[in-house]
Amino acid sequence: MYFNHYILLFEPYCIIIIVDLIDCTMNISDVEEHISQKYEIKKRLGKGAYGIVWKAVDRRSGEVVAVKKIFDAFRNRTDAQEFGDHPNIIKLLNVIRAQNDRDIYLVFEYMETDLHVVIKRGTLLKGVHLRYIMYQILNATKFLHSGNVIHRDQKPSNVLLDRDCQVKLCDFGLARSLQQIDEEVGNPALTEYVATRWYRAPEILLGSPRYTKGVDMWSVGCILGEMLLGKALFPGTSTINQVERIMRTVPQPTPEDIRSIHSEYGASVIQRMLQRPQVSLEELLPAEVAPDALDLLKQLLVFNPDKRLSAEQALQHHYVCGFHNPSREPSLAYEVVLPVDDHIQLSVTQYRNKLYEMILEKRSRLRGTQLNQGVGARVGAGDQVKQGEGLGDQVKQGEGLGDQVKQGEGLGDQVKQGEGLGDQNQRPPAREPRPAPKYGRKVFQNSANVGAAGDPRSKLGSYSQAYGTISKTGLENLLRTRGGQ
Ligand SMILES: Nc1ncnc2c1ncn2[C@@H]1O[C@H](COP(=O)(O)OP(=O)(O)OP(=O)(O)O)[C@@H](O)[C@H]1O
Repeated sequence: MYFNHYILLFEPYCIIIIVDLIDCTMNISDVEEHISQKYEIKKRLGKGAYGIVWKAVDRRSGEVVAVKKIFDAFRNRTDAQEFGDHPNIIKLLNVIRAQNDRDIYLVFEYMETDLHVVIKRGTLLKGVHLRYIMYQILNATKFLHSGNVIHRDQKPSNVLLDRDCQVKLCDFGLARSLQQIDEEVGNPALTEYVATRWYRAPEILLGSPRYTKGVDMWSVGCILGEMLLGKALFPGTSTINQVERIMRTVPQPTPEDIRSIHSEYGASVIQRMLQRPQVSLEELLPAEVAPDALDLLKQLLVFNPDKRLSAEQALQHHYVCGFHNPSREPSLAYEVVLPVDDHIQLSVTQYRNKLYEMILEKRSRLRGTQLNQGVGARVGAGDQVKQGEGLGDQVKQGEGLGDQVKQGEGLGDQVKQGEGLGDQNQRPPAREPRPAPKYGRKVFQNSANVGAAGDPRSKLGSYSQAYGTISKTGLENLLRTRGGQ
């Protein structure tokens, strides 16, 4: 009896353990032998829309790394773009192709946790941490924007953190240069890109063809709001609900603001939404939020993308002034463009070969870079950050706010204690699949994107959800059915 009871008592746990073991075995077996020969896989950290991430140890150097396997990398955009070296941007250490010629493994420096996990814990972040984290996000964003690159998917789970509150921005899966975005206009499957809904700028939700750096500044505002509130500021349940939540809270746009986003149907949607009761940011946030935090938030969460603070301007805001130091805020000295020329028509095989060439080239360059320890050689101003005292040093030197971050108030041990990155419970809804990248328009026509992005005609309510942008017909239907609500 006792034995039975024992089994019964532990049965659920046994099942969980068995399931975990199966899961673990399956996941580890996803790593091929040529990878596990180089990297000892420790545990799975999590799974994103296009791949799995493991914590691993480089068998040769002993360095702890994050190995990300991207499935069907040639169909889905990879994270392998290189943006130069910056202390707040995750470093790509290696790129290895899979034996099946379709997947690739990206090896990144390892970070202990991410901002989503830390916010969820609720008690870890003090005011000074928020300022320091915000400063670093802005610093990384300024760097990307200076090279005309838009990240397009900034959200707390893409802000990796360590115990010293050091930030590294990751997941550049959607990053594009402005030049490339210009070329994409006219290809709706690419233009109506998807990023996690809660952090998406209103102009994107409203189908604007205009992409500006303001898209990232909106997401950065949402991240700040989430840190201040302890949960997502605009947790929209659908694209339309997302717009509703935003319009309920941000100051009413002027007709000129609405015109500025060039959304065909934005004006009518917004007019209807403005009739609803307003809830200001002050009302949404706890009363104890610092006035300068609120002020920065209000200058980021502005409807008109041209009126949002730029990253460079935001770095001068009072909220982050304790950390601001222009000599440690490098810019890219060149414009980033993906190395595959879009105008050259390549077959799939040619494209793959080209990508392999790039990977091999990158590998040898990375090896050279590691040998020289000269990371950031291409970046110019980045060198100053590397050679001088990093931001962390400033924090260590007991300079005002930074001092508090160090004095036992860091995320420290709490980050260690099983606060694994893999915990994806209560994450924002997974990003809808990304549209396939533009390898060369003639090779992959629009129809090729449908499979990757889901059926664009699939509807949730009256709205097309496939690309996270309100469809015109869906909208017209809604306006008709809702009448004057
Ligand atoms: N360099 C890294 N070091 C440690 N953990 C990482 C690293 N890169 C990613 N992770 C973690 O691995 C998990 C999966 O990351 P991934 O970027 O694939 O997906 P995601 O950002 O959660 O979702 P999506 O890619 O769909 O937006 C996340 O928990 C993330 O924090």
